[in-house]
Amino acid sequence: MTRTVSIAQARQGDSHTIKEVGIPSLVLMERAALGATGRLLNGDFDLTNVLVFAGTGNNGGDGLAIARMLHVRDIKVTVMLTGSEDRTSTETAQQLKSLHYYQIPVIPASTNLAGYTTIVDAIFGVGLDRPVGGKFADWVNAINASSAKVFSVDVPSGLNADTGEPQGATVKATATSTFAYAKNGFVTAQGKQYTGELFVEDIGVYLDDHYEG
Ligand SMILES: NC(=O)C1=CN([C@@H]2O[C@H](COP(=O)(O)OP(=O)(O)OC[C@H]3O[C@@H](n4cnc5c(N)ncnc54)[C@H](O)[C@@H]3O)[C@@H](O)[C@H]2O)[C@@H](O)CC1
Ligand SMILES: [K+]
Repeated sequence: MTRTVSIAQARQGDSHTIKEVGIPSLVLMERAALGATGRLLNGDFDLTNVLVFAGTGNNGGDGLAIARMLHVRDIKVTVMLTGSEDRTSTETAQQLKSLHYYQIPVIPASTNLAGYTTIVDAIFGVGLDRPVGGKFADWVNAINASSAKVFSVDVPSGLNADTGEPQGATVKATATSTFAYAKNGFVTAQGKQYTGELFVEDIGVYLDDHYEG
């Protein structure tokens, strides 16, 4: 059976790998994005006109890296960002720099999603800490109402990854690429309705890798 972990364990695994093993955060992000991009390229997604809907935290950073990886394969990709560019996490700011190098369009988040064939949901991952409301709920509802297929990054935005319960408006994905381990909330009957098909990407984070010298 697939091993599942809590949000706290997922965060501890990332932090241990970065701080103690010494793999930089951006390397983990690159691996995460490579894994997810592979699923998009090899899955049943129409990649004619892709939208990456990105938050300002590291889940958004994963989404931006996916946008770059699609762009270099000549796939048309647009990024919508939920906040201002100068209020992003350190890693996400670095991803934005790379997007600007490639002149990938970055526009403010909106509910006008007409014309996109696939939407990559990179708004919230395991950092979700309150119910999704206000303009975020409007965006999530627009994503769910769109005719595009939806691919979630790490966690369908709005889903409580511990319990599998929606926290306010929650993205319903066709497929989700989650990183390192599946989360406890993904194997409940309710959680499965939000993740869609679930892929687990090996990003080089391993719990229980403490070796006695
Ligand atoms: N270096 C790492 O630690 C790695 C992190 N990764 C990615 O990073 C994610 C976690 O990143 P973060 O910790 O930055 O968290 P997230 O990117 O999940 O979200 C955090 C941001 O969302 C805001 N927020 C939370 N709930 C909200 C709500 N209901 N309404 C409005 N804003 C809300 C928080 O204030 C914070 O600004 C993972 O899910 C994964 O996708 C991966 O890149 C793998 C490595
Ligand atoms: K997400």
